[in-house]
Order: sequence, then structure tokens, then C-alpha cells
Amino acid sequence: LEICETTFSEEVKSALRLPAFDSYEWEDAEIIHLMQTMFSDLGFIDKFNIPINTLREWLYEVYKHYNEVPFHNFRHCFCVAQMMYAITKQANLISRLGELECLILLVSCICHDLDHPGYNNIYQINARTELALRYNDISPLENHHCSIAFRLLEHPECNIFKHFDRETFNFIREGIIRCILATDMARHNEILSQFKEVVPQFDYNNRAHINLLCMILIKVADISNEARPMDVAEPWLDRLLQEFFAQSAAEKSEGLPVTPFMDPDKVSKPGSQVRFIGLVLLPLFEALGELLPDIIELIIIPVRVALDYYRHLNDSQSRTRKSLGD
Ligand SMILES: COc1ccc(NC(=O)[C@H](C)Nc2nc3c(cnn3-c3ccccc3C)c(=O)[nH]2)cc1
Ligand SMILES: [Zn+2]
Repeated sequence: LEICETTFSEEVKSALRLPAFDSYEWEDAEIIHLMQTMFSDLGFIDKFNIPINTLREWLYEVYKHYNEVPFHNFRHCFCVAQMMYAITKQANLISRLGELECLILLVSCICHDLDHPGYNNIYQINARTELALRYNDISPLENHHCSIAFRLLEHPECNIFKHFDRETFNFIREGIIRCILATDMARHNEILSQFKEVVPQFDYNNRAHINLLCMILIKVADISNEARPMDVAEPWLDRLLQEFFAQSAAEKSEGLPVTPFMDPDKVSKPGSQVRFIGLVLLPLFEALGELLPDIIELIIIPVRVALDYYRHLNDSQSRTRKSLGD
């Protein structure tokens, strides 16, 4: 994996700030370099004097610790980091939250699915896997991703935080743990309702408010594929369903309960996306849009377009099914 020395052109750098950016147009080495570009463009390298070689070593270690699974692979972590970068620029998060909070958000995105096995928490718990036993069924995957993240940082040559004092490192560690654990979708309603409670009187000096905002931001970035153009978003949905179907096949062959929305015989892509976008994605994005109106144009309008697209697809598909009398 040759590390490319080239810096990217201005048009690549401006494309990097948009949801239309397609990670699958780039080689792995370029993706790693694009992540380095985000750190330097956000001023983190200078502000926190992160040695460039340490950053590269860390990014390469992260790259090696994502698995070749259909969805939760290194490209997914890049997509999540890139969406966080786009929101950071568009909503001017550096001036609202400061560099340190934004560093925590970007690093959390990059680490948030480290060593994902391609089988979700429901499988881990039902199959009583090593992770379920180790974490007592409490967000086993998210606890694992976060633990791997800090084990990588234990190696001095890739510890991007090695120049921080202990107090700041502890602040960063607490923030990353909070953000990564917040990506467990089982906690979706808990986190979203708490956030919606504080939005009307949101106070950027209130630690609890900032913590909730950071959890919402990483959640938004994590499930934001449908904010991207259809030709970028659809392959991700196919990869996700590939992963879910592999899990339901494993569940069937291991005599485990089969998660309903993962069953290939039951899932219609448009139908499940209409429900997901209408009931999960849009309410989440609109809650964030209440506080950060700058992201409405960037990611909420595109998601509404995607919802319309899937509604029409679903309607025409169900009409076709009726006429075929299935
Ligand atoms: C509340 O917990 C939930 C809610 C919904 C889902 N997933 C779905 O409804 C289906 C499979 N659709 C879906 N799920 C998606 C998308 C993006 N991320 N994402 C996803 C991936 C892994 C785990 C959870 C989710 C939501 C997407 O565009 N669509 C999974 C968990
Ligand atoms: Zn993820």
C-alpha cells in the first residue's frame, strides 16, 4: 500500500465537503490520504501538533483493523468520517464547538466500527458469542470497536494523542467512548428524545447539551447514506442487505431466531427504505436541522428526495404485485 505523497487538487478538496463524494472512485491509499487531508484542512495537525507520520501510522493501523465485510468495512468508516467532515464545514462546527470537540468527533467516526464482524448485536447476543459474554450483552459491538480504538493508540508510533497532557487525553477518551457507544441503534430513541428535549433552549456552554449534540452528530453521519445521490447511496444499501442476509442465513443454519427485517424472503428494498427513512432517518436529521439549519440544504432535502423516490418505487411495485395477484 504505497502512501501517496501527492496533495489533492482544489476541486477534490471541495468535492470532499459534499455528500456526493463517492468513496468507491478511490484506491485504499488515496482514501487514507483523503482522511489525512481532512485533519490538515480542519487545522488539527497544527493546533494539536500531531506528527504527520504518527497520523499516517495510526490511519494505516485503523485501515488494517477493519474487516472485509460487505458493509461495515473501511470504506464505511471513511463515508461516516467524510459526512462528519462535510457537516463540520457546512455548519461551522469548529466555531460552535471548538477544535478539540471536532477532533473527538472525527476520530470517533474513523474508529466507530473497528473490527466489525459483519454480524450485529442481536446475533452476538443470541449466539452468545465471545463479545456478548465479554460485554454482558451491553452494546457488545460498540464496546469492542471502542476498545480496539484505544488499544491501537497504546502503540507510541501511532498514538496521535501522545502530545496531549493526561487531563486532555482523559477528556478526549471520555468523548470518544460516549460517541462510539452512541452508535448502537438500540439506543436510538433514548438519545434522540433526550436531544429533542434540550434543543429549544440549547446552550453551547452546557456540557450535557454538547454531549447530546455530539452523539446525534455521529449517529447522523453513521446512517447518512441516503443523503448521498442515488448512484452512490444504492450500492451501500445493497452491501448492507448482503450483510444482513448473510446474518439471517447464519441464524437459520445455527437455529437462532431470524431478525425479521433481515429476512430476504420478507424484505422489499423500497418498502424497508420507506419505513427506515420516514420513521428513523428523517426524524433524526430534522431534529439536528432544528439546531443547525445550515445542514437542511446539505443533507435533509436530499433525504426527502430519496424518501419520495422509494415511495414511488414501492407504490409501483405493490401495484405490479397486485396486478400479478401474488
Ligand atoms: C432502530 O434500530 C434499527 C432501525 C432500522 C434498521 N435498519 C433498517 O431499517 C433497514 C435495514 N434499512 C437501513 N438501515 C441502515 C441504513 C443506513 N444505515 N443503516 C444501518 C446499518 C446498520 C445498522 C443499523 C442501521 C440503521 C439505511 O439506509 N437503511 C436497523 C436498526
Ligand atoms: Zn457504522
